[in-house]
Order: sequence, then C-alpha cells, then structure tokens
Amino acid sequence: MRVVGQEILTVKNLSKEYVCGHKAVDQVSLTVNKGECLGIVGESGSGKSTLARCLLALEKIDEGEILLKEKSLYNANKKSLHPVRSEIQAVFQNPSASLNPKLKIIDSLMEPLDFQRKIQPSFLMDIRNQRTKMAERLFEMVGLPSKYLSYYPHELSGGQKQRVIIARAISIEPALIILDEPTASLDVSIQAKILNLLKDLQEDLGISYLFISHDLAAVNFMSQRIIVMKQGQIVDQCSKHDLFSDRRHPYTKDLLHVFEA
Ligand SMILES: Nc1ncnc2c1ncn2[C@@H]1O[C@H](COP(=O)(O)OP(=O)(O)OP(=O)(O)O)[C@@H](O)[C@H]1O
Repeated sequence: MRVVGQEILTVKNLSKEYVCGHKAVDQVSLTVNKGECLGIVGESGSGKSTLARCLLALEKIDEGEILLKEKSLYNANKKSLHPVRSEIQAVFQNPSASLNPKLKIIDSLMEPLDFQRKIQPSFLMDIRNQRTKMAERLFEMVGLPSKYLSYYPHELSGGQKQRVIIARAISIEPALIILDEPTASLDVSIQAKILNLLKDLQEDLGISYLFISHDLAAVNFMSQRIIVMKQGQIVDQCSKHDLFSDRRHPYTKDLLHVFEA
C-alpha cells in the first residue's frame, strides 16, 4: 500500500557552478515524498541532468544540502558520503553505457546484491541466498524471459537492456530512483511500454521516483507533481492536475504549446 507524505528526498538551496563559471543549477529546493513521482521538465540546457548528477554525487555541489530520509547525504562542506547514498539508484538515457559489454547480463544485474550482502529486499526475502532464482524473479518483475540472463549486452535490444537496468535499479529496493530521460534513446513504440513498466513497479513497490525529461507528455503521464526548470532555476511547480491551469508561468505555457502541437 502507498504511504504518501513522508519526505524521502529533501534538497535545500542547491547550487552548482561549472569551472567555466556557468551556474547550471541555481538555488534549487525540492522534496520527493514516499511513493511519489516528482517530474522535472525543462528544455535542453536547463540544468536537469546536472541536478541529477549532484543528487548522485557524480558532481560536487557548491552550495546547499541534500537529505535522504532526513539524513544529510552530503552538503557543500562535507567530504564523505552518508551510507544512505546506496538507497538512491539511477536509470539513464543510454542503457548500453550502463552495462559492461564483457559481463553476462546476470552478472551486471546482480552486482548491487552481490556487493551488498546485508540488503534484504522484501520481494526477494524468501530466496536471498539463491542468486539465479533472485535474478529470475527480477527479470519476471520487468517482463524479461530468463534466457537472457546468460546473454551479453550486445545480444539484447535497447528496450531489453533498459529493462535490465530497471531490474538492477529496483533489486536493492531503494528509497529513490532517479530516472534521467529513461526512454529518450528508445524507439517510440518501446517508450510507452517502459513508462508503463516503471509506473507499475512504483505502484507495486512504493519506491519514489525523480523523473527527468524534456518531454512534458511523459512527465505528465508519470508524475503526481511537476517542477519546471529554466536556466538552472525552478520557475514553476504544480500538481499534475494544475498543469493546464491559467496560473502557470509563461514558460510552462510555452512548453505546453509544444506538447499540444
Ligand atoms: N561538464 C560541464 N562543464 C561545463 N558546462 C556544463 C557541463 N555539463 C553541462 N554544462 C552546461 O550546464 C547547463 C545545464 O546542462 P544540463 O545537461 O544539466 O541540462 P539539461 O537540462 O539536462 O539538458 P539536456 O536535456 O540537453 O541534457 C548547460 O548550459 C550545459 O551546457
């Protein structure tokens, strides 16, 4: 059952400036609640991916604080990451870049569970010591036949590889998954299937999502709340139901025009 309300991710006044002097994220504050999908939309260059990379500690932040389940993950002054960092997983645009071409799919899939033996996902509890069975169940959850477990990445299609990445992301039952343009590299016919899969998994597992896309239709489909970014700043935010309201920021209305065209 969904428990909505508890804050999973809290971002306070986060800023990131690249060495060239460009401020890609400027005083961004947001929250993601338990079981919620928060959508972030904005045109290319608005800072969405930089924000995602900051949340994943792939970029050092200049200002602000990031809390996961009320624990400070890292702030601009701290050097070390809190262990709760492992409760954030990510799915990026290009699944091929996230899979080691030399490893069989089962080995890439099971990497997080192989290395974090203490983690006991609720949906794998009864088979935690049976590696192949766990892999098969994860594949079942994302709609992949188990024969692909012994394949190599180049033998799978883009959509199949993205399903592997999603299975790996949910495998440790994280608190939050950051989805950064997860369907952008896929054929249009596959995109809706992947979005439906992500939505179903969220309903079943109660995981929170931060869904980043330039595609307002996809963001609107996935999210309960939507944040609009422009030039590194949040210029608008609303619930999904208020997206088409007259009160929206002119920039949001521009994005809506493209969406409706
Ligand atoms: N490593 C970098 N060094 C300098 N500037 C960068 C770097 N990465 C991104 N930028 C700049 O920061 C700004 C925000 O980029 P970012 O990739 O976060 O935007 P985005 O909204 O995710 O766009 P896209 O959808 O095209 O990826 C852009 O102007 C970009 O050129």
